[in-house]
Amino acid sequence: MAFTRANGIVLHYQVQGRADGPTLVFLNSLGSDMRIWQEVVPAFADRFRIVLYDKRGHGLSDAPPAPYTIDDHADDLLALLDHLGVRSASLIGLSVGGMIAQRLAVRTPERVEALVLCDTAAKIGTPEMWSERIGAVERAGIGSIADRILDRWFTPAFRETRDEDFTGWKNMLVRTPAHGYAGTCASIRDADLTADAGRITAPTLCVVGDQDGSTPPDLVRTTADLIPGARFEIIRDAGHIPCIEQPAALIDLVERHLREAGRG
Ligand SMILES: O=C(O)CC1=CCC(=O)O1
Repeated sequence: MAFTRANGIVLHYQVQGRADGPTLVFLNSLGSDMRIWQEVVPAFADRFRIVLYDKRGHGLSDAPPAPYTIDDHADDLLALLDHLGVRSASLIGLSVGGMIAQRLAVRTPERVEALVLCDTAAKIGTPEMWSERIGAVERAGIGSIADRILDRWFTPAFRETRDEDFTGWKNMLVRTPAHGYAGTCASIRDADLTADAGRITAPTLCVVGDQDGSTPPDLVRTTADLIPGARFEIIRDAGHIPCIEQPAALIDLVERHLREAGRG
């Protein structure tokens, strides 16, 4: 566990794994922090230098006043990579984390070796939907909409058979600072990376849970179709967060992708 100041805010990060290996960075989704990757990271720690971090507004990182932009998030990650002396890395981004990764891949292609875009798209939802969500969080807190969010995060089977895990991850969501959450909603609302997608040069894998209610398979496939050479895969029995629900299936796909991209 470590902290650094980047772009005027404190970011929480962790470096683990093989110090002289290629770097693999994990980026989280809206309402989640680095803990969501805990079942996935050990599979890569013997070969990669792993970087995990909490994006602004989440986890132990600072939550400056809303709103944020995707470029704010991308600037934070670039500053963290500079701080760590990482010239280039492979990025695994979930949902808004995948949007940040897409943006970085276009802004600084020389720093992105390979991309894994999990349950994400070039554009997620509509401005109206995000403004409505921001309003609800500002009025009544994340708890007021948590059940609807969790319905999209996890399959019914997960909820029914893993009650303690479900409750723990719900705690993570509702304990996210409201303005950090709302600020990140604004960054998603205001981002349309459709024009960027065709300019991504990093080898890209797009992957999605078959029951993802936030970024359904058809939406993710549409983004994959825009990215030159991108591969598209569906993980069975998973919602929006396969790294929690089906970590082994995600690990297999990521390992294969990094190997084929010459990074594993
Ligand atoms: O909270 C959701 O609905 C899922 C989600 C959309 C963007 C993101 O990062 O998470």
